[in-house]
Amino acid sequence: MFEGIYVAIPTPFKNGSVDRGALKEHIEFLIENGVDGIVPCGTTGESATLSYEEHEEVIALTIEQSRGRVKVIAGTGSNSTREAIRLTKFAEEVKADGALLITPYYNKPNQEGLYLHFKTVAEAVSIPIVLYNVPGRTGVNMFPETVARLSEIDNIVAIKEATGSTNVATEIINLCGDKISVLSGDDQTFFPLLSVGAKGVISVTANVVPERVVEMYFSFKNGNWEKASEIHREIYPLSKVLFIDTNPIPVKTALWMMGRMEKEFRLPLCPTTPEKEEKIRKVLKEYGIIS
Ligand SMILES: O=C(O)C1=N[C@H](C(=O)O)C[C@H](O)C1
Repeated sequence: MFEGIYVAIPTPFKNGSVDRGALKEHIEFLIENGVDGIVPCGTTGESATLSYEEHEEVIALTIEQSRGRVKVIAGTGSNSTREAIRLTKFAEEVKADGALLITPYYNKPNQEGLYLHFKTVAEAVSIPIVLYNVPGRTGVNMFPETVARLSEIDNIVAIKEATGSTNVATEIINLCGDKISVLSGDDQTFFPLLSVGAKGVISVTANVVPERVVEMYFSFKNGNWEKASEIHREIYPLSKVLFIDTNPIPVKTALWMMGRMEKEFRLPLCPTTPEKEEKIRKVLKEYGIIS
């Protein structure tokens, strides 16, 4: 049910608060450029440092601004099952199309704990759930066999796969078939994962060049693989520079250079170094995104 280009959006801040105007304008920009959905309050949305109130504010505002034109998958994960249920229930109440739930971080559950965590959340709601496996951030890896067990639960419909491995994606697809859609959790692996059967991406790069990511996906879907591969290689250096520092620092810096939002972060995230900022500027200039 979730296919295509979903954009993990940063949360714009101004003087310490959520910049509602910049958030609305950024959502409009993405919708105008043909994306299929928006993902507020993911890692990119600095969900780790949003208060409960802000978390709810950003999700509700994204849904309100999208007005049914694109799908909204709200980040509602936590390393506490109770807290994840609370956030996911809120997303369901305000009619998000789906909820993105990261594997619990820091407390490092085993495979049975991961299974029980997602099963317990899924059974407490009826909203479609997207699992999120990103061992590089969480310190815990959910195995394809655990994903296969979870795919038997009706409202677990997709996984954002961010191990960066086509083998892992292939194993999940082989084990789960149509019960779950694999979405690439990383721009650089999007094209390779499409080739093994992934259905879309939760993208950071699409914040900056939504139309190119959309075109790459449609070229692939329409069987023009050469064109898709060409666009993949074209946007690769941009995707790379957007991870030159911890996400979302570079993408927020790029969007600031494009005049879309302030370059404001919540500690412990902070601005990148002047050298890295220059590299981001150089790449944006090379793409003709800024002059
Ligand atoms: O916010 C997200 O969702 C994403 N976060 C990832 C990360 O920072 O690890 C990157 C991904 O493409 C989207």
